[in-house]
Amino acid sequence: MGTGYVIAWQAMPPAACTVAEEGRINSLMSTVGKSTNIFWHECPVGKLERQKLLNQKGCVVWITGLSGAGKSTLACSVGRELHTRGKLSYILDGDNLRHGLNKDLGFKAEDRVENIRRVGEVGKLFADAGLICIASLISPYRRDRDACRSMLTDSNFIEARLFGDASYVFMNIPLEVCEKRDAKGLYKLARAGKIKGFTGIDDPYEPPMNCEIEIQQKDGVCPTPSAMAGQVVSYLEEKGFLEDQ
Ligand SMILES: Nc1ncnc2c1ncn2[C@@H]1O[C@H](COP(=O)(O)OS(=O)(=O)O)[C@@H](OP(=O)(O)O)[C@H]1O
Ligand SMILES: Nc1ncnc2c1ncn2[C@@H]1O[C@H](COP(=O)(O)OP(=O)(O)O)[C@@H](O)[C@H]1O
Repeated sequence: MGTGYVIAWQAMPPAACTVAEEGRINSLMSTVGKSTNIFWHECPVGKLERQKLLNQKGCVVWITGLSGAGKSTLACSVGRELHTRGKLSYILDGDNLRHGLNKDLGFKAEDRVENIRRVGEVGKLFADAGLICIASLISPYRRDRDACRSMLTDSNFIEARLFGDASYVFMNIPLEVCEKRDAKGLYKLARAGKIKGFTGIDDPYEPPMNCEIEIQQKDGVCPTPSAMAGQVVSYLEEKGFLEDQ
């Protein structure tokens, strides 16, 4: 109702507005970042109704870890398992998003910050749509992950951290494991100085201090992808994200 009013106001000269109407319009108007004179448009179908339709709760599962830690593998296994259970999910994979939405971003600190912010915002939209959004990015900086967490106002943000061997100081052992895997040959290039600012080599990774799920090696062996996915899906189940709404 409010928005219809605003559209009508925009179509007519301001002089046609009464003082009361103008006051009401001003109270609806905001400035967010560089966006001035903007209005929130309330839509008739809300998150709760969409969740009912889908029989699930929208949320974001955020997978963070070094390159080669197994983030994409876990995201895909979780996505498959959820699909099998009739739950709608969508994967936001860092590498994939850099082919489109984030192709204007590189790997400098400020670009990574913007990358995480954007994916956080997209994740928020997916969660609002009622989907189980699986974000899979290195997301190396704690501050950015925390910002994403607070962007999702309710408890719909689950941070899953992936690393190699829990018995080590976590930055080193995971790096070794990841570097040994070197599925894309990037560590080799980074060690040779052909890639600058590679996470874990000459760019920092700050492990989370408040993650809900931790996946780690046991006796030097990584859990299988389906065991890792099981851990995440069980958590979603426990927290009621897969329940009929
Ligand atoms: N300098 C540097 N550092 C880290 N990673 C690099 C770099 N250059 C390219 N790549 C490739 O980009 C993938 C990581 O993209 P993300 O968007 O997840 O990174 S970040 O969250 O913005 O840090 C990452 O994918 P994953 O291996 O799946 O993590 C790499 O394939
Ligand atoms: N649980 C696991 N056990 C053993 N190897 C794994 C596991 N998960 C992933 N891998 C392997 O590690 C490599 C990197 O996995 P990937 O999912 O691409 O990591 P990331 O997305 O973090 O870069 C791949 O070769 C993948 O097959």
